Amino acid sequence: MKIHRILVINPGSTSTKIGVFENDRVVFEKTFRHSVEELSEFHQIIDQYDFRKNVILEELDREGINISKLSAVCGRGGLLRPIEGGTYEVNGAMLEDLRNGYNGEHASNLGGIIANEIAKGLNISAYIVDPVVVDELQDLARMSGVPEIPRKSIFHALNQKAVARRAAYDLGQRYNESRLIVTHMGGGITVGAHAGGSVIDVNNGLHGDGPFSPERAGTVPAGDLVSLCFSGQYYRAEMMKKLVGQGGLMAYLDTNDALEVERMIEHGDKKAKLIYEAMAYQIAKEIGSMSAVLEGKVNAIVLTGGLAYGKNFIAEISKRISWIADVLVYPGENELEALNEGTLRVLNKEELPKHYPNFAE
Ligand SMILES: Nc1ncnc2c1ncn2[C@@H]1O[C@H](COP(=O)(O)OP(=O)(O)O)[C@@H](O)[C@H]1O
Ligand SMILES: CCCC(=O)OP(=O)(O)O
Repeated sequence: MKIHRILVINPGSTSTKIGVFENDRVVFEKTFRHSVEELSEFHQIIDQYDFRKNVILEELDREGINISKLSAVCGRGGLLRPIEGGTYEVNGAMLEDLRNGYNGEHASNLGGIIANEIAKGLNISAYIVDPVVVDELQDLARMSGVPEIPRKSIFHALNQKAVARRAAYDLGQRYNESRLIVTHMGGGITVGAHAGGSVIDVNNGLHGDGPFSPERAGTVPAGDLVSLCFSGQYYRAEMMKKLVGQGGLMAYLDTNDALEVERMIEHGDKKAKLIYEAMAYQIAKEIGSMSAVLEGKVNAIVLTGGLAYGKNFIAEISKRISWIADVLVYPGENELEALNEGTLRVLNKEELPKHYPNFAE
């Protein structure tokens, strides 16, 4: 059997995760955590390109991993135009939308760009899999109440899909026949209603709605937000930072690190306790609302992402939602494996790569 060696790259808001796989076997994996200070020197996320790329290449070099033997490079896909799930070959139209941040700024925009740059030098193909703009919303979910502002599907599609498949398997079901509420809790937090293999409703975890997160504001009172925007106190970019990057735990406690917050609580910090509990409370509320979307027919509630390592945090959420359905916890994420599997399906010719359309044509 032919051995495919694949480098996968997953830039998140607080970390860059990489893996090297030989077929489905991981041969190297590493997570780089980026502190707020480290990233604060970059004005825009696209400016982090050289920094994140060099961190990856230097680590591979240090580990003696010969990249000339790679068969393909795959990056987490970013804020493109809404598209269906699957594996896409990186092309010019996609690179342009990633560089311009068609749907906004997020670290995942760097995934396809860095993958392409490394692949180009080796004359191999670059891919992205299940980008954050995968859109399977039912039409009902698109209405916001303001016609010019439809609700959008921007979420942890890659991990939500991967973990949902795993949960369905553990429940003895097929993903395409299951009804799950999947909650990814990382730098951003998204809660998706999965029905019959589609994510029919989900909060826009970047600059839309839902619970506040380690670094995002989530839903905020709309009228007060408008007033603040027009108060003359802030530029547009400053307001966006309040929602993405400097919102949530960052705004209240000056850190996006939940472990740090747990240490503050252990040392008796009452404000830290209130804010951490409020984040769990908002997540539970969102899960409750997705149970209504699924009309109460829920096979399981699935909790995943970095915050799912926090046992007290999980308990705080579970006490409010465990009456809905069983709660399954899969801490961390399966994103590297999911990126690898999507690439392998194409390299093994089990699937054709999808083509990102040139919308300008
Ligand atoms: N063992 C742990 N217990 C509690 N929180 C954790 C743990 N490990 C990581 N986290 C928190 O998870 C968050 C990051 O989650 P992650 O899914 O890695 O984020 P992203 O991929 O969005 O950068 C951070 O707030 C981090 O402090
Ligand atoms: C843009 C939705 C995905 C997301 O929020 O990812 P991170 O938690 O890695 O920032």
